[in-house]
Order: sequence, then C-alpha cells, then structure tokens
Amino acid sequence: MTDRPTYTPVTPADLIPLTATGWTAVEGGRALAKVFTFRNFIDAMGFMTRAALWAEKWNHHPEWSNVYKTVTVTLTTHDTGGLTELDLRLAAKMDALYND
Ligand SMILES: C[C@H](O)[C@H](O)[C@H]1CNC2=NC(N)=NC(=O)C2=N1
Repeated sequence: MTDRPTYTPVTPADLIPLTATGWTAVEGGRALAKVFTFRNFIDAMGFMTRAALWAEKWNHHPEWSNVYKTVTVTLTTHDTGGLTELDLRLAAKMDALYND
C-alpha cells in the first residue's frame, strides 16, 4: 500500500526548514542536494537501505552516490522537472533517519 502525496509544487518558504539542516537548492531551484557523512561505510549503507525502503514506499527515488562513509543525495521530481512535496518529504525522512 503506497502513501503517495500529489505533485504539490514547492514555494521558496517551504525550503527554509530544509536549508536549515544542510540541504541546498541546486539546478536553478529544481533540485535539493545534501552530503551526509557517517562514522563508517556500514553506517552509510544502513542509511541508504533505510532510505531506499521509504523511497520505494513513496515511489519517489533519490539520485545518490556513496563513497566510503559519505552519501551524496540529489532530490528532484523527474515527472515534473522540479521540486515537489515528495522531495521535501523524502528530504525530511532522510534527515530523521540520519539523526536516528
Ligand atoms: C513510473 C514511476 O512511477 C515514476 O517514474 C516515478 C518513479 N520514481 C520517481 N522518482 C523521482 N525522484 N521522480 C519521479 O518523477 C519519479 N517517478
């Protein structure tokens, strides 16, 4: 059972809580990016595995890469070519998982 929000567009004000936690608007405001740094590779993999389960549940998938203990994430909504509520939701979930 998916719990998928609609493609609600994002206003600049919506981004303020996320920029406060280290997310940066990139690609002319059409994407959000953040680098997560972990204690080690296994913690980075654990984060990616947990985040992947939410991404699949919400059918909204990150562009991301891992190098040792860092995970570099870009979020955008490919179907609309910009940021939507789904990106904000996944960004907030990644922050919560990171702080767990
Ligand atoms: C067909 C499928 O539902 C779509 O391609 C989904 C899959 N995951 C997605 N992920 C992201 N980030 N953006 C999308 O537009 C998107 N669309």
